[in-house]
Amino acid sequence: MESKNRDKEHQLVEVQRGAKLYQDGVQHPPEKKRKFSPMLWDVEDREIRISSKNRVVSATTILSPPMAPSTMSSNDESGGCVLNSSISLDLVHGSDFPMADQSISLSASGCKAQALHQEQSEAGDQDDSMVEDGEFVHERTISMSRWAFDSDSPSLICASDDEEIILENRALVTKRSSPESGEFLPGGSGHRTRSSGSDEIGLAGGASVGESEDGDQAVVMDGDRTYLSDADNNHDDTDDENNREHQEFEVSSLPARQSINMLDSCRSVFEYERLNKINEGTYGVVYRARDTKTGEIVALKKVKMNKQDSDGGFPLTSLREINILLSLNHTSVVGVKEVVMDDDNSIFMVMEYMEHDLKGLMEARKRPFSTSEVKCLMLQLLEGVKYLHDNWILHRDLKTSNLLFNNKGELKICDFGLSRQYGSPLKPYTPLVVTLWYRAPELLLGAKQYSTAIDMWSIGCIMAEMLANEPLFRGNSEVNQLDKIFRTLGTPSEKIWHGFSELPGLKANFVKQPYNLLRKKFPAASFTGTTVLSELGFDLLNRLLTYDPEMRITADEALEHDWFREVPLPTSKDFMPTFPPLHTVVR
Ligand SMILES: Nc1ncnc2c1ncn2[C@@H]1O[C@H](COP(=O)(O)OP(=O)(O)OP(=O)(O)O)[C@@H](O)[C@H]1O
Repeated sequence: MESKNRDKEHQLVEVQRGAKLYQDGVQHPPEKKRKFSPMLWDVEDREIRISSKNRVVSATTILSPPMAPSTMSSNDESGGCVLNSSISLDLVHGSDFPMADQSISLSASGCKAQALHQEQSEAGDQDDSMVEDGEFVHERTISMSRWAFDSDSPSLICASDDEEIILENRALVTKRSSPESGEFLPGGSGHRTRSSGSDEIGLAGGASVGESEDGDQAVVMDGDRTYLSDADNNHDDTDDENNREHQEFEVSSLPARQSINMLDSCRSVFEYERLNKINEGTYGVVYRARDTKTGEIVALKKVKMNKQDSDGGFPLTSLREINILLSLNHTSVVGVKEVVMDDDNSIFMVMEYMEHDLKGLMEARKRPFSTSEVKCLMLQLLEGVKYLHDNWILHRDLKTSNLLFNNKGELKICDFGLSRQYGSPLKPYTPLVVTLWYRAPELLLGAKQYSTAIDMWSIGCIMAEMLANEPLFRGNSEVNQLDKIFRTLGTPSEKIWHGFSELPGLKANFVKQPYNLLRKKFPAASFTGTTVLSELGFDLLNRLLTYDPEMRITADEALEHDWFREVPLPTSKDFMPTFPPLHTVVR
């Protein structure tokens, strides 16, 4: 312990605007509102591949720094995992409250899973100790989720209260400490009380061989084997047998009773009558459906599997989305009721149904929302984002099509496929996947760190779009997006954006435009029908669209902005206009 502390002192190399940055990549958040990613090493997410026999709910891997203290066990010191990975494997079992989260550290010769104690991180204890049976019975809160695991965040990884998995020495052993609690035996069913409606849930990553977001390696739990494998789209898995061999972990000693057979506890999608397709996004098709038992209308999001793989790949984005959405509970975040499967092991998220998304609504309406309506929508959006940020989650893909709206005047954030806990690495967005229009300039310029401020920039773009009924910056490439931003807000400089001149993406010859012309788009008064915006409204918009992420307004601060207190006051949800649903055509 002492030597670890000494190491840490040695590794402290930089103090960046109040945040301590360690060579091992751990950045300790500064004492300020803006929350930065505490990890800066080249982390890569890994696909988890799980066979239908091993019905594990979800898994994500985070390439850890050498000796990442929160996950490495003493046995791992011998060389670490082949990938130097720590794997957090979450088993959502149907209990009344907790998720059973297990952290698995892989080493070259095997892997070890340890349920980690919440207080372990609170106490700053770097020593991983095995969890005693039945030691943890925590109420599930977002802070207990594995999504929160930095020093400011209250916990490392939620401990399982009833099950501990150890993958070690080429064998998987599952210890159960209290099988009664949240029983997750094959064929069993679990319950979850988070949402109304159907409360039965069993979440699993079914037959799952998939592509990682990076298109590289994957963890495969295939029947009696667990191995790391290449999941690159362009690779045939069979080509990688050689690679796989030395990374393979036999898990044949897994007792049948103890297998992580969770999909069996999923309800069937046939409990729902599919009504019509609502939309199709990058990661899944969304249907409107009716619960045949309760008659409740829901949205079913079918998780797209990796088509190139006959086993069906379970995209990491979907695992992440399911995991995050199941952890969240806020009126401005879309609720997930349960996860269901069909006969082909396709997985569907059952969500509360929302009649509209803001993009579709604005296109259909043809005229902007009133200022009062925008205020109502902005308040809900900011509340939701504040909740996410308070709980160490960056959405990273806020845009009008990811903001749902129902006929109760409620706005809810959806699509958490690109969300990250703060501890995640910066990974450039894939232009083909994520629309550029809402992307913060620091991301466009390749900043190596980012923070909650990226979501706030997106909110600025959304606010402008709601006021004007058209997107603010419609770029068609990263450079073109930056060009559009600079032409409107002025080309930034080191003077207004500390660190700007060091950004890696600054090579391009950008337009030199010295003035902020945003007011022209949103004047205080207009005789031509242009959207008007008061001084206070413009101030908020400007603060959201501030170049320097450090100076950009936070969700907390935005909620306190005086614009929301000046007339016209925000419309109450009850008085928000309702619109006929666009997608109610029955089959
Ligand atoms: N709960 C819901 N109720 C009604 N419609 C929904 C719901 N969830 C999603 N949708 C619709 O489906 C669309 C796509 O959903 P979502 O964004 O979750 O999928 P995606 O594949 O992640 O999309 P993207 O390509 O934006 O990443 C949304 O824009 C919305 O129109």
